[in-house]
Amino acid sequence: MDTSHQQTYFPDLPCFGCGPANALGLQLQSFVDGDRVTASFTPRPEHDNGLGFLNGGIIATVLDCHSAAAVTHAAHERGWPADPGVPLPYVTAGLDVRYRRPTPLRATLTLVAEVREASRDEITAHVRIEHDGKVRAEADALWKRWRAR
Ligand SMILES: CCCCCCCCCC(=O)SCCNC(=O)CCNC(=O)[C@H](O)C(C)(C)COP(=O)(O)OP(=O)(O)OC[C@H]1O[C@@H](n2cnc3c(N)ncnc32)[C@H](O)[C@@H]1OP(=O)(O)O
Repeated sequence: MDTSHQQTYFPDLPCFGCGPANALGLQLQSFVDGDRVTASFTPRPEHDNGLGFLNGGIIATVLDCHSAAAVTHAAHERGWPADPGVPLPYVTAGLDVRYRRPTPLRATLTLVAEVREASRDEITAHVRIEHDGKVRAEADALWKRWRAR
């Protein structure tokens, strides 16, 4: 299998959702696939929402972090690297999550993200979780440039 976007570009990142360097994190791994970025995510039993489905906060986390892969890939393609001295070029400024259907806890889920608009200062992306051919949750994500202060 190819190396994930996170392992390739952010191997030392401690982000809870997608950092390869966070042993207790979700360690989401995303892969560029043409104009889309895809990932598989298998929840852990402790990610339960109390009803036997996936917890909404975990859903938001994986949507956020998977959109990050699409955004940082787009930035990389366009030659917009992180500013000197900061680990990431962009940060989430908004995440409008819609929980469309219960998201299974005991299944491997598919994530798909696509960049919608990109400028050096702001990038927007759409990201969704699918299972059994149905969208379970989706979000519009707004990412803004992260500047060293
Ligand atoms: C593929 C793997 C890639 C890895 C992806 C990692 C995924 C991480 C996903 C996340 O979880 S991100 C976490 C959620 N997002 C945030 O915490 C962002 C919080 N919001 C902000 O920092 C700012 O609103 C933002 C940088 C998005 C936009 O700021 P602006 O530059 O447009 O506005 P402004 O300059 O007015 O700054 C707003 C406030 O943020 C503060 N701020 C901005 N940049 C900062 C900075 N670099 N350090 C400290 N504070 C900062 C700034 O001082 C100010 O605070 P005060 O009003 O109290 O002065």
